[in-house]
Amino acid sequence: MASPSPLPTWKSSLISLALSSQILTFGSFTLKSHRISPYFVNCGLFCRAKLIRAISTAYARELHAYATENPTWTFDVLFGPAYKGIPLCATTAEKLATLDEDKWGDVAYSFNRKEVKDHGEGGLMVGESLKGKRVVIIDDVMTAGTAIREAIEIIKSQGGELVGIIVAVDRQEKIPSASERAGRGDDGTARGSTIGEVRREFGVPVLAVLTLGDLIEGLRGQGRGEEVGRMEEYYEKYKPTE
Ligand SMILES: O=P(O)(O)OC[C@H]1O[C@H](OP(=O)(O)OP(=O)(O)O)[C@H](O)[C@@H]1O
Ligand SMILES: O=C(O)c1cc(=O)[nH]c(=O)[nH]1
Repeated sequence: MASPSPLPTWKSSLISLALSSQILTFGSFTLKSHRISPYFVNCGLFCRAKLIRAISTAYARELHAYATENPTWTFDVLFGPAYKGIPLCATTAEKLATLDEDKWGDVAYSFNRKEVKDHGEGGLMVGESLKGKRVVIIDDVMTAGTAIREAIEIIKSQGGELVGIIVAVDRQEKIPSASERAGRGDDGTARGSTIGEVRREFGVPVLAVLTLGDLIEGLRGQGRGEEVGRMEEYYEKYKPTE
């Protein structure tokens, strides 16, 4: 993979934090898409005060920067799909208010349950209603885009309008082929990226705090040549055409 421009210090620091807390790990992992990956990003482990502060600050900064560059773009609700999106939407909403209270002080958050609750207040959703609201999805990782598509369906079913997506890591993989979806593995054909496809299909910005390219660059800077080699091999197998 070609080296992107030099990594900003805040990205190198975030990658170091992810490594030291085993959020970024190496081995053999079966993904939601059934692809077998030599690396894994477990955002469930941003579970200490300084870690959740670091990642929520990074999401908030990216959203704020995009909104500043695109002044007509704004949103009402951060929607965090269950499960890993749940702490992310709550903590990032708080960081947005800290960054600019006038602009973001009324941003709300919301998340779904994986199983519909049948007592008490009942239902699928927790937090702000999505009806008639401009909604940004905040999630951990995008690989084949299945989780994001499920989240988009929930927003639609709740009467919300999707206006953007942000993830912590874009794994820069190609969209799954029909044979992969049918459980027969990748057919090796050239295809576009998941993130590009989602952007095109839904016509919204798709932001990522870090990409696979950033992870590789950060690891290279730390002399982790062996891991970089395995990640590049995996990238060659699933790299998108664009
Ligand atoms: O782009 P995709 O190929 O869909 O894969 C990525 C998603 O899959 C996992 O979520 P999962 O649905 O397992 O939920 P979790 O938050 O409960 O771990 C992971 O946390 C990502 O959100
Ligand atoms: O594709 C996935 O399922 C996936 C990849 C990854 O790096 N982290 C994660 O939580 N899920």
